[in-house]
Amino acid sequence: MAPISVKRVLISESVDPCCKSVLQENGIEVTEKQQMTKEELIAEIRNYDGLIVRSATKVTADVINAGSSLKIIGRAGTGVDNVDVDAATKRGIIVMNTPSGNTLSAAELTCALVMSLSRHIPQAVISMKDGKWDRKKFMGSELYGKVLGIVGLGRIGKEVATRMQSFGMKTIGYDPITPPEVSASWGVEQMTLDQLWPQCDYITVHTPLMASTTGLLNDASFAKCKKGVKVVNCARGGIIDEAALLRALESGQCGGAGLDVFVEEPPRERALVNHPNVISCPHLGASTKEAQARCGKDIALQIVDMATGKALVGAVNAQVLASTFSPDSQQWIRLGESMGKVLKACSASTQPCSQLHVTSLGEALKKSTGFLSSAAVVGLLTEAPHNGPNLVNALPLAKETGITVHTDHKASDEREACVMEVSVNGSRYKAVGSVQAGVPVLLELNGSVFRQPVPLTGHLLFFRANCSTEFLSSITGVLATAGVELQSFSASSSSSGGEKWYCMGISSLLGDIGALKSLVKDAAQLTV
Ligand SMILES: NC(=O)C1=CN([C@@H]2O[C@H](COP(=O)(O)OP(=O)(O)OC[C@H]3O[C@@H](n4cnc5c(N)ncnc54)[C@H](O)[C@@H]3O)[C@@H](O)[C@H]2O)C=CC1
Ligand SMILES: O=C(O)C(=O)COP(=O)(O)O
Repeated sequence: MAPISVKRVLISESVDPCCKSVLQENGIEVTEKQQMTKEELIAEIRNYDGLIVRSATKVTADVINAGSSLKIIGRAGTGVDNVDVDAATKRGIIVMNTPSGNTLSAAELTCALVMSLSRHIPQAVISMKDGKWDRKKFMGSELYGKVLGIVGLGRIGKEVATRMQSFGMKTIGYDPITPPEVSASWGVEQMTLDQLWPQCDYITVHTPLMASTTGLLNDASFAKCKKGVKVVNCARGGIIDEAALLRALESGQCGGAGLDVFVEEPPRERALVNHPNVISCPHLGASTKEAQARCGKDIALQIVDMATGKALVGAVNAQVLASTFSPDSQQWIRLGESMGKVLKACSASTQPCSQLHVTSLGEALKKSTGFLSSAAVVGLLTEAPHNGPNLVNALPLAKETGITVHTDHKASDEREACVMEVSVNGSRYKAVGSVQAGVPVLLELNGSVFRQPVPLTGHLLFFRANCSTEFLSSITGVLATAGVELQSFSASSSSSGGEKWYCMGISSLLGDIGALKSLVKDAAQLTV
């Protein structure tokens, strides 16, 4: 992966001081500004390459679009629902989190809420502080032998399961991705939600907040539960529908709720918090010294690794970059971008690109097809009226521009020979290239094979013409008049009709290519 320059980072929430230290030790300037209003953040963000947040900063599209230099949004924690990831991707900004730093703390708080619900500990504490000694009111029930339903069997769900099993709870669960045999290996039997609801004495949710998990526990699901079921939400407000929960608490269908998170934080609507059977915390799942130290350090190290091109860890929206770490991937990325630019320049006089087909050939490129096609899109869109196409936003930008991208991989005829083919609008415009001795080269253009591979570097002039010596002297004349030096010259073998494609390396781009267009066909110049 190429280094991504990150010089100034804004930390907008209380993040462990080790985060700032690690960034500063690596030459990154850090500013900490907490509790900014949205307007203040929008005004401030333009000065930074990086932003580090926890859950309270709402990184909306407005904020992202105001970050004209922004390259990285780092979430010192797990959930990225407070970041508009789609808006960041469109702008080519990497979003990363530290998904395992606070797992244990969130799991421990969940277990503490389950235990508190079973023995009414918070209510008993308040009553003691009130000077009472009420032993009858707080009769509890054992967790031993009870059924805990865990919805979302990822990192936190798993840690909750193994901890609550030590109390003798039976753990059942549901997760659309974690295979049942995997969860069975840590003691959780999976089943459908409809099978799960009626069996549970306690239910805890551990999914991200997404459209498909919003209101996962609602009026209909509460109705399927055992009367008096107790629920815990230490994941995100809204996974348990708050209005449905209040109705279930009031009817007794729900016997108690442990809530660490709310749809609005802090919640202005206090009915749930004030309900006698609700125990709640102000989003404390990750608030331990250990979790904060891990998340703060992890996000800083991840940003440093990204900035130095060493590794890309924790990115939630830049999957294509993950496969760009092989030593020569940078040259292949340059090749893809250059071929995109060549095809764009050579097809400029015809219809705009609506279809791009990228094929990689050769075993060593098998895992590179994804980033090669993104690189070709970057080359194709570089002059487009977009903010810096890059490997992160290439495919969304292609979609937005009306370009359909197809990719495939073929085994190469010659062992070891790796080649990339890019064609635009069917195979009307097609380039074939490779990397030779570390240099991206063009081998073929629109069916004409170059006699020598053309190094794709510097300023290049492409055109098509019939083979004759006079036109070459006319062209060198045009270049000389414009004060442009001819630095290299390549010709393809003749195609049908005796025409050849030519590529000249030139010292600078011509101010006006009009004179050349009257001498040759498809004259195009570009810088790669
Ligand atoms: N209260 C707090 O301070 C904290 C809250 N969290 C929240 O906890 C959530 C879970 O964290 P992790 O376990 O680390 O994430 P994870 O990504 O390891 O696990 C989430 C699991 O949810 C599953 N899932 C997705 N859709 C589902 C659905 N419709 N039904 C059931 N399962 C579904 C996924 O397949 C995945 O296995 C985070 O997204 C975050 O919002 C995380 C840390 C601290
Ligand atoms: O990591 C998460 O998803 C959390 O919810 C923790 O949020 P926080 O970093 O404590 O604001």
